[in-house]
Amino acid sequence: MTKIQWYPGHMNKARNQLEEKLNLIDVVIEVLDARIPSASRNPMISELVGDKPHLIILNKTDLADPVMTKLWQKKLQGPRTLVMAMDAQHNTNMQALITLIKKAASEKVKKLEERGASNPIIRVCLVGVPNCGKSTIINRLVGRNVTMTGDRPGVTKGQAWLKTPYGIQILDTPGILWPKFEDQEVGYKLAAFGAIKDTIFHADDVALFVIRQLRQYYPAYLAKFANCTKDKLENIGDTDLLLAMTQNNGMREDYDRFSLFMLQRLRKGKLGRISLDWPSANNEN
Ligand SMILES: Nc1nc2c(ncn2[C@@H]2O[C@H](COP(=O)(O)OP(=O)(O)OP(=O)(O)O)[C@@H](O)[C@H]2O)c(=O)[nH]1
Repeated sequence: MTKIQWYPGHMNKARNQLEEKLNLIDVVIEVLDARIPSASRNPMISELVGDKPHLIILNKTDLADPVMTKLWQKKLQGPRTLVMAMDAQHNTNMQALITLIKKAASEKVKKLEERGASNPIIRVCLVGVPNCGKSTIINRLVGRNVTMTGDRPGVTKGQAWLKTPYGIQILDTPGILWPKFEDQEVGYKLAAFGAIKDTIFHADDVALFVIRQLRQYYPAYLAKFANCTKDKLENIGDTDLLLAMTQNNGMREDYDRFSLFMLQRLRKGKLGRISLDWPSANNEN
């Protein structure tokens, strides 16, 4: 398998900018892709957040395995960390999100009110890997499209304070990603769900990774997508299966093209509600 190496300069810059602005922020909102909550976490996030109130959003729950999402919700909850699951695309749970932001900031708000401030502004920032839904959530909170959204990594590039009607202001930051993937599996999971640009990985490598994962955890979904029986699935190797699916879909031997097609279907939830990270016994927080 080829190694996915990714080192875009603006990601590093984003991390430094965030570090600089952190003292202006009351609540750090970390957006995770609910299908890969572990792979979509930045390993430096706990360090960055320090003892600031921290809110984790498991986003894209409409596409994730609901059982896994429940387990992750429980797992990520901590003394200073609130967790909520949402589907920003379809605008669910926005009121709950506002309530939770206010709850996370309540200590600071109380202090300011004791000093005489009325309705103090709560300042938040959203962080997360590309394509996890930050702009979509920001747009929902602000109530209009203030940032570009698109199903392609790295769309958010600027930085500004955005006002909402709820007494909350948002710092729009670009997604932060690992400067370098130490763990190849993390890279493949991010590539599978669109956090890494399609042009910097080999689609067939990622498709084969996905086939292996589905074979192990979601064999029925794989059999359905491959249009074959579970028995047949057990007797065919991964590469042969990829080739057979390519041919069955009229793409002859163009398995690169088919691989991209398969990844697009996976990302849209057309293979089923699939999560590829399992909460381990270790504390992820
Ligand atoms: N199905 C589904 N799609 C979502 C959800 N949230 C966002 N999306 C879609 O995911 C894609 C990426 O969303 P963005 O809001 O642009 O993600 P981002 O994190 O701001 O991306 P960058 O700008 O690349 O950092 C868009 O096509 C959104 O419509 C969700 O909860 N469910």
